[in-house]
Amino acid sequence: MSKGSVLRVLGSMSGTSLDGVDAAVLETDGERILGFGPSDYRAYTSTEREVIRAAFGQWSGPEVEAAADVVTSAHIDLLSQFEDIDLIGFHGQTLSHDPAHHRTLQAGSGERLAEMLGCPVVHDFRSADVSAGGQGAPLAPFYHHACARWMKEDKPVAFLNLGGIANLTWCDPYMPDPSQDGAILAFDTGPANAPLNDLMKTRLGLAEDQDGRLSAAGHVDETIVAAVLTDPFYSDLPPKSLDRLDVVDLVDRVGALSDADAAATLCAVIAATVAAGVRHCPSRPGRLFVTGGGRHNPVMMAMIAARTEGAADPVEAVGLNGDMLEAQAFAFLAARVLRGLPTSAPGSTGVTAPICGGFVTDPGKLAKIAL
Ligand SMILES: Nc1ncnc2c1ncn2[C@@H]1O[C@H](COP(=O)(O)OP(=O)(O)OP(=O)(O)O)[C@@H](O)[C@H]1O
Ligand SMILES: CC(=O)N[C@H]1[C@@H]2OC[C@@H](O2)[C@@H](O)[C@@H]1O[C@H](C)C(=O)O
Repeated sequence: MSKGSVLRVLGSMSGTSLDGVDAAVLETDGERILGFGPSDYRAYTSTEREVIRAAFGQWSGPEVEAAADVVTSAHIDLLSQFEDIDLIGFHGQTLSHDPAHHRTLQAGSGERLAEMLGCPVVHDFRSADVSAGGQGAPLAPFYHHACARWMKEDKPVAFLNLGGIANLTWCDPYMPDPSQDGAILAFDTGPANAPLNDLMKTRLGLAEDQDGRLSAAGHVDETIVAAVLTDPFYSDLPPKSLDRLDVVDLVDRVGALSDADAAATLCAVIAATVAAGVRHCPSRPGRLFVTGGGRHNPVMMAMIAARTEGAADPVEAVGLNGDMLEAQAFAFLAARVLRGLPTSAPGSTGVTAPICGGFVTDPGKLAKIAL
């Protein structure tokens, strides 16, 4: 792909909260956002969800293979609905993440997708970064930087993703290249919805604390919040990233509390760890734009605003789609991979030098998009 060519890229993301697959079209040259296209979502069935969940924390074997099949099939279902696509960016589903041992596993077959959909697919975005000593996550920050430039922000801003895990990107839109030193600082701040969903599931058999209704009725146990914050992860300087399994024990920390108090306390833990993350930023971000499902939880949003002593606005406030931002991010990164541009840098994953991650599987169509 030559500099300046605009592609219609379909990005897809299957996130840690295991609700389903998001897919969105982005028009991009890998440096700029040039247009937004259609998007769609396919929920996992409860059976599919359990097959994937059974493989969490594993690296190989029959459960991993079964999970990969479910992930690939769900993506084929969803992605085959889109038309006029030049390229697909396929994140897959993270099953295990252990950057300290240079390994991370995103289940799903980019090769099968390319073959079934007859379209070039970029996949396995994280392995090259962890092999080179990076955290392999978060990877959306380069797209957050492009969003800040698209928004024509003139001061550093921050993006907070409240998915299963929370990640924060501080970025300076004045610097044109996201891989430049000082353009970005990004890292996982700690838990987001994952422990709250686990609490709702084990205590009440529900998928989530819808609209924060249970949390709103509870009281925060500040002793527990303070105790969680003593975990060195929160004071450690970035870069840092988390595995889904790193936050499961938080449900035990609130085990003695009533349902409502436990939910409220978990929301406060999320907000306090986000606030600890904001304190790691090079400068106080002018604005904090929130993406991911947690922005729909008014209790979580209010606690974040209170504990960061600032405003936390959903990204919709600036015309972005907070349900599809991660899918768009992997569309953006796929275009960067085709151009050989970096997808991570010391400021985003701690990798020693900017690196282009991701593999391209081409069923014979790439020649058509002016490489
Ligand atoms: N109306 C709502 N009220 C409360 N919580 C909500 C609401 N809508 C979504 N959520 C929360 O958001 C979660 C989904 O968020 P999202 O889709 O951003 O996660 P993900 O992409 O799977 O995660 P990650 O970014 O960690 O990979 C749900 O599991 C739920 O906990
Ligand atoms: C290893 C992995 O899949 N990490 C996810 C997870 O979900 C949120 C947070 O933890 C983030 O680090 C990352 O996802 C987003 C899309 C990212 O890479 O930017």
